[in-house]
Amino acid sequence: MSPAPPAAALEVSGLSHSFGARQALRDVGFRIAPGDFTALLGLNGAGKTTLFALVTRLYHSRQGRVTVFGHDIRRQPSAALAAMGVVFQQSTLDLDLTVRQNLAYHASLHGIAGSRARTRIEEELERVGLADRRDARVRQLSGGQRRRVELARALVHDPALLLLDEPTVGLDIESRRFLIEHVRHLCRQRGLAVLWATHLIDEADDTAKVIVLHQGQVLDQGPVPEVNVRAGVTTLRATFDTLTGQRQEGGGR
Ligand SMILES: Nc1ncnc2c1ncn2[C@@H]1O[C@H](COP(=O)(O)OP(=O)(O)OP(=O)(O)O)[C@@H](O)[C@H]1O
Repeated sequence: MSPAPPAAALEVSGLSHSFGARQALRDVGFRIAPGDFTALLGLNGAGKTTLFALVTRLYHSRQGRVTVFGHDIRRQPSAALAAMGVVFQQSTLDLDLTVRQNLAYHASLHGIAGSRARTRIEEELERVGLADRRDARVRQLSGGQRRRVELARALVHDPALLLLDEPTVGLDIESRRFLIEHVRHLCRQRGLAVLWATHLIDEADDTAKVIVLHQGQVLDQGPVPEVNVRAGVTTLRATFDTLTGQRQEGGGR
């Protein structure tokens, strides 16, 4: 008999959410395995941020289920939240605190203090190339550096699942490339599971998995080559356009 499959890093099933009469998510389901890099692709208003709010327990889901490494977000929120790191679309750094203070505050919320906190903070700042800016106030950093601080902060408690909502918005090409390559590297090296929400289709290459979310519904999901075959086209952009009924206008997205 083969052993039971390991728990998914993130499993979402039957998830729906409405704001009054507006249905933002409809019966959304997917599974992310440890080590997977999964791009959640959707245009503005697709429901990406709403999905993040439900998975991170900012909103309560009335319909559906979310589990993180087998922990139900409703029944075992502490265990589920301890296993995830999040980079929200809007920065939540305190601009008047130093880089290190921002990370230390986050570490203490996760019960990490003293020398353990100092070590973890130093390790993560080293990893994103910002150890020499540890005592700078966040206000003094560029947009790209702030994003890197947010990434380091999200990983300081060593989660095995990382969620990022439109992490490259507003960044220049170099900062964007750094962020994508760094996160992809963490998937390969640490087995980190990643859900990367974006409207930029080129942020998912052929080795990624994708979830195409449109008007609150998952239109298709899986490894990029497989969703392309199902859509009957050869590129992810063409797949996205075919599924969502968008006209191809080149560039832009
Ligand atoms: N607080 C809210 N009250 C009412 N409607 C909302 C609220 N938040 C989101 N919506 C609506 O829910 C739908 C999904 O929005 P959501 O922000 O989740 O999409 P998104 O894919 O994250 O888009 P964007 O990339 O623009 O942030 C949209 O129709 C939006 O107008």
